[in-house]
Amino acid sequence: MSDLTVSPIRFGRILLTGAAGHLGREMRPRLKACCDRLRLSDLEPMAPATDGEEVIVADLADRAAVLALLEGVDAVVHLGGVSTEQSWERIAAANIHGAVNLYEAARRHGVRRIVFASSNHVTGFYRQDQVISPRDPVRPDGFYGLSKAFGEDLAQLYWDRFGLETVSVRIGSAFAAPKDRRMLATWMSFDDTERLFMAALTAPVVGHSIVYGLSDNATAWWDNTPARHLGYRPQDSSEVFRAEVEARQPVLDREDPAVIHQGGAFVRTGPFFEEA
Ligand SMILES: NC(=O)c1ccc[n+]([C@@H]2O[C@H](COP(=O)([O-])OP(=O)(O)OC[C@H]3O[C@@H](n4cnc5c(N)ncnc54)[C@H](O)[C@@H]3O)[C@@H](O)[C@H]2O)c1
Ligand SMILES: O=C(O)[C@H]1O[C@@H](O)[C@H](O)[C@@H](O)[C@@H]1O
Repeated sequence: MSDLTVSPIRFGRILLTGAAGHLGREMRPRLKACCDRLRLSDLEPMAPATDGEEVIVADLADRAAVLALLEGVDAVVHLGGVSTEQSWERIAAANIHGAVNLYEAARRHGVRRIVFASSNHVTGFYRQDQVISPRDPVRPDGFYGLSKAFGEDLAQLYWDRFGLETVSVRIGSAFAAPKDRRMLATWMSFDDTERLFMAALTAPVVGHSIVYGLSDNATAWWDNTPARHLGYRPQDSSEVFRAEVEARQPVLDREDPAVIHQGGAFVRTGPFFEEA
């Protein structure tokens, strides 16, 4: 765990959605260290609440449940939702209707700020020989990326109309280690993820800011200059994994759309629909 967990900055109640998920389980103890009460929510069961925690099972698609979930919350780290290319119906329920339910409940309860787990798949159809910034137009690589682009537009609407602040974090690949050559560029360590979430929660003025979530990797496709005001300074780099990753994947098929585009295999996955 990084030094940031002993930051003197403290919150009242933070809501962490997607708490049963891969990143939610990693972030749970780290967020716990910076707030008085941490409310954890997911569709799936979570580890029982410890001191200072509240655990609430809720479906983001259930408007009434989400309205109750946001009561008494100061800030949200919104990780909940479908996190891969799945059927349009599943994506729409969690990432479209669920996002609207979350933002509307947050507005009604006077929540100040949301850190939204967006995704690099919002711009997955840019090529790997392009360096882009959060100001470039979106180019989603599937329904999943499209749903995250919707989430970002929703955040912009709730900032413009209601003054509810959001930092949309277009997370690259937040895993313990990069799994393939692509992730040498997209990887973000868990410690850097914590640093970025803390920067997003504590920067004094954010409006609706968009930032890419990556470590200080030698190879990078994303220029975060427009998000410098957040003060995020990654400390880790995928470079330490390069030799091992390249040895595991020595040959790349440069005709493969997944090798050409930033979104990797997502650019040729789906579209999926539920059977009638
Ligand atoms: N891990 C990454 O590299 C990465 C990269 C880009 C974006 N993200 C985003 O970050 C977030 C967390 O990612 P993760 O890797 O932990 O994904 P994950 O799939 O492990 O976790 C997502 C959680 O959301 C929950 N969820 C799904 N539908 C729900 C619903 N209708 N109501 C309530 N909860 C629901 C799931 O049960 C799951 O526990 C996701 O929003 C994902 O899109 C992650
Ligand atoms: O692009 C990536 O590596 C990651 O993108 C995220 O949006 C997905 O949730 C995750 O499953 C992918 O591994």
